[in-house]
Amino acid sequence: MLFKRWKMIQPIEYSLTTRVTNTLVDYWNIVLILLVIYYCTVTIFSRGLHRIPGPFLRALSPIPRLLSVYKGFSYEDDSALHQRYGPIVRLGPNLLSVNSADELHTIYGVSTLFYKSRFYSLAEGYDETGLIPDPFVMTDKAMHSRLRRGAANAYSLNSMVQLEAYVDPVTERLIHKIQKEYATGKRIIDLSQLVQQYAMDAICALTYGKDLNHIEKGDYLGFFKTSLIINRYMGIFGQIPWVHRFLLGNSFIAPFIVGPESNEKIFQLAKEEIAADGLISEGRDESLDRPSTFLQRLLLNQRRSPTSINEREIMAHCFNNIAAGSDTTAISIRSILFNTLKHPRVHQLLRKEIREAFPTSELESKSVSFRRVSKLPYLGAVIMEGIRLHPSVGLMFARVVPEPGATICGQFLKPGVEVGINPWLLQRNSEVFPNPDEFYPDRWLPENTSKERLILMNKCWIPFGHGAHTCSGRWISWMIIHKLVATLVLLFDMDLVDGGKDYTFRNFWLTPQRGLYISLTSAPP
Ligand code: HEM
Repeated sequence: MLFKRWKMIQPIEYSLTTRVTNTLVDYWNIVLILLVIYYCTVTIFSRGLHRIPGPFLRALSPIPRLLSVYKGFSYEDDSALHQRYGPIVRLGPNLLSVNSADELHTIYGVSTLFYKSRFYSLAEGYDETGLIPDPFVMTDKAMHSRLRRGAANAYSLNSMVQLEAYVDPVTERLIHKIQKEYATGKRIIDLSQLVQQYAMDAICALTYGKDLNHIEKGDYLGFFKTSLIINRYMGIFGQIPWVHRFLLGNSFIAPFIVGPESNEKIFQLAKEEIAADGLISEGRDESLDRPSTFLQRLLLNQRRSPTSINEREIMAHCFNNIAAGSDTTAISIRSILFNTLKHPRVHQLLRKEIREAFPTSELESKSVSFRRVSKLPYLGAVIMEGIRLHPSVGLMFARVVPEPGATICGQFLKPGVEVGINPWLLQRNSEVFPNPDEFYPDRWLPENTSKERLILMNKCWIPFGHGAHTCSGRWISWMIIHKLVATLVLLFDMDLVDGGKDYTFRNFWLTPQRGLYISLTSAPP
């Protein structure tokens, strides 16, 4: 009976399928148009984002945003979009840019539940045990807090006194190299490379107590080359993060993109130092004579509270210092030096302040102390302004709206929407910084700006991020930047070659510059 019925139905169903297929084939063009209309409607109206202003094409596809980043000047496009559309703009189908200090707390506040977007998954690293613990990419709030707590004292301002001792020999090495080149008649120096080598060696030295001497050997491990590739990769493919698993996220493909593993050498350094640090296992304490490296400080934390941090986390923190700290610090130093040399009045005032504070006759070493330079007001203003005009990170710090949604710039955003603030926009917001494109350090001095405005300016100065994920290493870079800028201005008479015409940069995730050529007109013997 059943069999008979099936026999009867089958020809009917068969003919129905055939007819539908034939109709689709005959009217393929109409079908295509309907599919496109469906895609556009769903994309434009997804999560109610059709209410957010922005160019039509940006709402349709991530491609226009990807092309803008690919060109390397996306901050200019974003800035023009904000000027046209206001403080909140739709940059992609599910990506909003905000240019308002009022929303900093909502998006990044320690107590809010916004979490990092898939963009950050491009920075994830894996080893044989699995995901390497890195607070930068961590979305699990409890794990993130644990990681930060476990290393908080090593990153604190108080620690800088100890860590500084490891930076001094690196500074001396750099000065010695410049002097040596000057003595042999070389008057033009590419500071862009030297500054990067310096930042890398300084951070390596304070982390492990040893460095890889990039100042003398150059990029012999290919680390800088790799970081340029990763920077560009993160910027471009971070706009379509789902492709990551087919590229760098794929262990088979990755070596073809970044080449052989140069990070291995840095992990090796950590292993050697952990093994060699007998002093710590013998019960050395913070109060003892020798300064602690960053690594020693973490090992000490572990000894005191074994469950607070494990060896894998210690290794990861140390490696993260190198990965997160060297390029970013170098970018800031380049901008500060370039802008200072480009503005003779600023250069003169800065030189006067530093040279009066450190008469050469009293100089014991070639490196100035952080405690003393951090008290120089004009140097502080020049550093703030150099970093304001050229923050190291060039894209927004993207976050995802959590349940049950949030109101930003007067618009209710549903959970899952990606939103963020780009320091390149907020730090050039003309309502906060009059003549925002001008390098004018004096604006940071209390005698030139009201207290209220200074508070607002400081709030909008976000090169190190804001809130729960604020840069852990900000004091480390603060110390390195102060020491190097002051030492160079103190010891050398410098000028930009051809007014700095070769100085350029591209804006991907980071904004590394090249072509910072300086001519030396005098150098100490
Ligand atoms: C001028 C130099 C530096 C700049 C401009 C900078 C900038 C930033 C920014 C913007 C973030 C947050 C990104 C986000 O919220 O999406 C960040 C996070 C981080 N930075 Fe830095 N950084 C600098 C130097 C350093 C140094 C020297 C170190 C280590 C020695 C370091 C270690 C870290 C770590 C570990 C994080 C992750 C923090 C977290 O998510 O909890 N950074 N940095």
